[in-house]
This record gives sequence, structure tokens and C-alpha cells, in this order.
Amino acid sequence: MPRPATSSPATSSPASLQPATTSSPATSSPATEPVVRVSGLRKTYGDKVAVADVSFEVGRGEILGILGQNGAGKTTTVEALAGLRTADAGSVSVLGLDPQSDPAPVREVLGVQLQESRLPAKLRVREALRLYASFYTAPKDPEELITLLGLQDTRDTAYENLSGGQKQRLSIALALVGNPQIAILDELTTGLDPQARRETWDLIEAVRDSGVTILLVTHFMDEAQRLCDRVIVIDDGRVIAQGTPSGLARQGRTGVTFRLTLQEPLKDVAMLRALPSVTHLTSADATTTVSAGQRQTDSGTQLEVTGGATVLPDVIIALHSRGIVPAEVQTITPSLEDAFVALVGHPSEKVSS
Ligand SMILES: Nc1ncnc2c1ncn2[C@@H]1O[C@H](COP(=O)(O)OP(=O)(O)OP(=O)(O)O)[C@@H](O)[C@H]1O
Repeated sequence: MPRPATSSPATSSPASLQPATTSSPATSSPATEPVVRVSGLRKTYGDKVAVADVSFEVGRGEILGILGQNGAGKTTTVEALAGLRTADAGSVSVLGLDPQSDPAPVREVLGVQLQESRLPAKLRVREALRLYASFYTAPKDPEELITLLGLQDTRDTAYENLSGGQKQRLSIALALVGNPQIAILDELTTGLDPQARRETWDLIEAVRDSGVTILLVTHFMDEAQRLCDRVIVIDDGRVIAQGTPSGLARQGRTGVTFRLTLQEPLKDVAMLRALPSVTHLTSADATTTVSAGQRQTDSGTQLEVTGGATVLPDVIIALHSRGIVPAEVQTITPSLEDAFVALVGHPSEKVSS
């Protein structure tokens, strides 16, 4: 169930990337005053270690992304932060309050939108917001949230008749109705179409701009890259990396990578491979032919080259010396997805155990 509470304007700026250790507190510090502190958090369910050792901080006004595969321990972490799970060890602090020992005051400052929030089918949008507002001492005006989240046309629509995107908007509104300073949003764009996802991202930015600090649990690297000031990657219950999305992305790829489109296949691809700055060369459309017992590999016209700092000019000059001018050169910007895959594998590879 969503829970929530006041806001203050804030700005955020990215902190530098620093590698995480697996057994010590967070090493990537927020650029603003920390409003959330998690240190050495551990949570087990019987023999199952859901969270082994998680530490991080969230600065006021930041959007912090919490990334990880299914079962990594993300939801358990944010539930402990919200006082919904009792930790076995470690400490958690939200604006100086302890959600583990005294969760009630935390609910006045922390809004939570957890996965798959469901409401009674017949409850209308306006009724749901008024009901939730009644739980708080200083709630936000439901009408203000209806406008902020673009729910004007659905005020009197029953929950069961809302589209997936409208349900998500309502669940965000419910997380914010207590006028929280901090909001936890767990997989809020899962199941939405691309247009609805983009609209939801705009909303999250508007919420952040209104002064709310956001913890965003997500599987989507494009979402994290677009929205988050910093991210932490959790794997098997531990923080294995943290930093800015772009810093983490750069860490995932060493060297420079670019794609070349040639006018015609290159006969002498070996001369490119022989360049000292080239570390990796592949061709998307290479062909091998055998003629008179001789095997010949044709490079094709689509090459992807990775190498050191000078690899791009080195390759262009080498081609030019043979009278070849590429039709197109496209440098490849490293992505957070590349870094994530390098760290923990594809998001779909692991399932909850
Ligand atoms: N109530 C519970 N009882 C037993 N095991 C649980 C319980 N809740 C979570 N787990 C297990 O703890 C581990 C961490 O779960 P958690 O939901 O925190 O991961 P997650 O990273 O949020 O995953 P997902 O992305 O799939 O939501 C998983 O192996 C999960 O199966």
C-alpha cells in the first residue's frame, strides 16, 4: 500500500563514480546532504539471505536508482527503509528517523509506491486520493495531485476502468498524497507502453523538481540513464557498483568503439587488425568463400572496431592510404546497459530463487 509526507526544493548534481566494495558502507557520496542512510543492512527469510550487506546514502533532491536482477534484494532493501520489513542487522535512517524501531513518524515523511499496488475495483480516483489523504496529518491537496499527474479526465473513473498508465499515475499520486520529502517508486513503468513510460518519466522529473527526493527501483537501464543522478547496483544482496549512470557506463567499456560502413567489402582486413591500437574487430556481414582450395574471408561492408584512444584516426588513415573512404562512421556511446550486463549479466538471466 502506498504510504507517504513535506517537500523542500533541492537541486542535484552527479557525484563521481567510485567502485563499491562488497563489505563496507557506500563509497559513492551524494552531492547534497544525505537524507537517507543505509549501513550494513542484512535481511534473511529463514535460510534465504535476501539482503547480505547493503550500504548507501541518498542526497536531498536526488533521484537514486536501485538496479539489480530479479531477486537481487532491491525490494527487501526499500521495504526495510520504509519500516515494512524488520532487518536482521545494520542501520537505516530516514531524515534522522529510524524506520526499524519507530516506523510511524517515517510514514509522515516517506511515500512508497511498491510493485503491483492494487486498489478496490470500484474505488474512484478522487475517492482513493481523499481516502489516502485522510491517513496523514499534513496531506497534499488531492486536486493538486490530480493536476500534477494528469488525472483530470479520470477523477470519477473506477480503478478497474483505468488503463495501465493511469493506474501507475494514480499509484504515484497515492505515494505523494502524504506530502512526503522522500518517495520510493518500485518498478513504476513495468508493463507500460513506450509512450506511457516516457510520460511517466516526465512526471517523475516534475515530482523531483517539486523538491521530493526519489529512490527509483528499476530493471530498465534506459530509465535509470534518463532519470537518475546516481545509481547503485545490487547483486545477491550486496552493492557491487555505484556512481553516476554515465560514469558507470564508461566503466563498462574500455577503449573506443565505432562502426564503419564501407562502399565495398575490404579484401585486406588483416591490415586493420594489425594496427597496434585495434584490440577488437568484427564484421556483421563477413563472408568466407573457398576457391581452388583457397579459403578467403571477405570483410563485408559493416565493421565494428574497438581499440585505444587513437584507434579511430589510425583506422581512417590506414584505409585512406589504400584509397578507401568509409561511407559512414558512427562512434558508439557506452551505455549503462553495457555496464550492467558486464557486472551481472542480462536482466532476464536470473530468476527469483
Ligand atoms: N517474504 C519472503 N519470504 C521468503 N523469501 C523472500 C521473501 N521476499 C523476498 N524473498 C526472496 O529474497 C530475495 C530478494 O527478494 P527481493 O524481492 O528483495 O528482490 P528484488 O531485487 O526486489 O527482485 P525483483 O526485481 O524480482 O522484484 C529473492 O530471492 C526472493 O525470492
